[in-house]
Amino acid sequence: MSTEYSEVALKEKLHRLTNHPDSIQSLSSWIIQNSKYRESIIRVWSKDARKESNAARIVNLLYLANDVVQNCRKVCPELKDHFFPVLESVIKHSARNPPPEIERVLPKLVKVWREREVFSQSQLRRLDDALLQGKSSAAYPTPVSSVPDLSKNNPQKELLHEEVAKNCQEILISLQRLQAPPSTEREVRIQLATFPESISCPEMLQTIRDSSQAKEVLKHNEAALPLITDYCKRLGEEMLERRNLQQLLDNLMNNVRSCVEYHEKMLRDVKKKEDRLKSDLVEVEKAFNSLPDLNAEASFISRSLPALENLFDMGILEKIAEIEHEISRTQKNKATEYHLGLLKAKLAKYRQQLLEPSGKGGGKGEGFDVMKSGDARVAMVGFPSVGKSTLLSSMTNTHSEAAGYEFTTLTCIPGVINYEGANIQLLDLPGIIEGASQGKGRGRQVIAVAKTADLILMMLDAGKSDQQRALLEAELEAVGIRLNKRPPHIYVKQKKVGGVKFTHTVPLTHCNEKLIMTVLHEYKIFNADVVFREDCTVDEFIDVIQGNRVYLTCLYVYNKIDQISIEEVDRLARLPHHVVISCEMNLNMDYLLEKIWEYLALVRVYTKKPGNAPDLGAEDGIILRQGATVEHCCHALHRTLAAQFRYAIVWGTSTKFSPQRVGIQHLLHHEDVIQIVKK
Ligand SMILES: Nc1nc2c(ncn2[C@@H]2O[C@H](COP(=O)(O)OP(=O)(O)OP(=O)(O)O)[C@@H](O)[C@H]2O)c(=O)[nH]1
Ligand SMILES: [Mg+2]
Repeated sequence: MSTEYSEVALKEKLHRLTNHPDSIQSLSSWIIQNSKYRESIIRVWSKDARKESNAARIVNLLYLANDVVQNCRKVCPELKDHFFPVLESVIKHSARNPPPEIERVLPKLVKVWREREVFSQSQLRRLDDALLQGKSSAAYPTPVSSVPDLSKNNPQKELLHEEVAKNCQEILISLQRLQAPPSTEREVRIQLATFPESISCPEMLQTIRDSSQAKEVLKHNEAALPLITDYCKRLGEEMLERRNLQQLLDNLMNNVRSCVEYHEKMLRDVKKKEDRLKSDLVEVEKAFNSLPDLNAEASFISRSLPALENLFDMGILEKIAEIEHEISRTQKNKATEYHLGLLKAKLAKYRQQLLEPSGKGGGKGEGFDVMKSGDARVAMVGFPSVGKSTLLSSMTNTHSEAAGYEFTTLTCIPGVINYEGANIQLLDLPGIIEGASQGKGRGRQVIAVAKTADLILMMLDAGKSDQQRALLEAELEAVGIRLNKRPPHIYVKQKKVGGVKFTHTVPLTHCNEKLIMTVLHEYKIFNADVVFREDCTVDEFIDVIQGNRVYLTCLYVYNKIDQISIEEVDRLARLPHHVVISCEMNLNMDYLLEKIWEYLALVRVYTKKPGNAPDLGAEDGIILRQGATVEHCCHALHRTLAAQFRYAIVWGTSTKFSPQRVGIQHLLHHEDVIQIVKK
């Protein structure tokens, strides 16, 4: 196969091509070798393929092309792209009324090209279309899509555009069908011309003189009949297609006309609007120009307006900020301690003012006035999105919306935990932000609810910095909540006369008489007895004078430990008052419950009737607070019982002996059994 390339040589080879793989492969490699003549090669191949009427030979030519496009990648990859358009058109051509051999081969080839990624996706789509189009246009004439009923009053733009596009598509298909119509088939016409005149001219029949002449004419007629029948049939089909094309063109014209009308109408509308706007603008300008010149008529307008702070007394926040700033920049030493004490007292006073309900805005806030119920109340306080609602939903039967964005919860949502026979109310609150103590967000309402709780669960995100805890603590501190502290042992009794009497029962290292006096004067207290029973700081003293501090136990609950390292979990878990959990992975939740119970320090006391054994079931007994006495127990049982009380007999750890007779002030312990004897 080392012949020099020439069109004649190629034609020769194509003529000798068989369906044997060797024949196809050797010609294919010869074509690839001569790929520099690709234009000529493709022209010859396509001409051959188009004019070929033998299905088996068309298949051979297609197989040859297949071999070329698959194997030309290394030597001349462009060859495949040059082959593509002719391949597409031959496929389109062959797919019309294909004999069974070609019908089998075409989809197979396209499938192989798709699997081996011979052609790009878009090229493959075009080949798919070519296959489909061939099929759809197999039946003359091309089906005409119906003309949509587009009434002129309500033309729909999208529908019109779609129709026009569809029309164009159909016209293209029809034109393709008419590309090589039977009426232009030269060979057939030449062949028809070679038939004797007698076959097309009935008058010639009259010239027949004998049977031999008649037989001659009949012979010619019989020879011409199949060709003429077939040609007439095809011409008829072509005529139908042409009529169809005419119909399609009419539809297109109508649709395009509707489109134009629609756009003209739109243009008229827009122009009308523009005119209206222009006239409005003129009116506005006229009105504007006729406005009086206020600068000229009222000279007072040019005077500067009063400052906002002079209009409203918004001083408290500013004063607080000012004092905080001053405290922070004052050095702590002997010389400044009185000044600092004074500043701290002032700060406490202003903060108090800020928290006092002020007319309209002082209400509790809608959604926050949840009834206190059960034996104890636990409030969850924390920054947004730390998992408070998730915890409520997992620990109680109440569902609280939880989501990955901040401020999902906007009101107070109560749930109940049943543990050790006690009903513990758990409150889910909105997340608070820095500045909550000054009313930012829903801070004030949240803090107001938190103050009513017996235990605070400070929810923190284990994945965030330790600073979050300090920030939250500062917010709660600022509103008078003291966490995990007990009230200072300071006695202050205001009097009417007699001046200030200051004593202390322990040596004081943080305060002295002068400092105490300064603070008292700031509060305008000039007559009082003050006794320090422990070595307290001036802040603690101010707390006592303010008298409205709330001392609450607090558990720092670090959630989302599934997101941090085990070392970090270990570090957090070891710190005092800390519990680490993961609500989502349900980690350590039982321990949290135990801790809540421990921190609430509830006392469960079983009652016993004389002569009967006590009921010690899970639901029996009464729940009291830590430090509850027999009197509290009486009140819990019946409101008249304390008045009728004579004595009680107690079994348990609160007494020296078991049982022991005790008075009404006796302190009860957890799991004591009590029998009350009435008068
Ligand atoms: N990885 C992890 N994600 C959690 C855990 N607990 C809660 N979350 C996710 O944290 C997101 C916030 O949870 P919420 O329960 O809505 O938080 P919230 O504190 O109630 O938030 P606010 O109502 O906006 O104050 C949600 O997408 C939870 O799925 C946990 O243990 N681990
Ligand atoms: Mg929430």
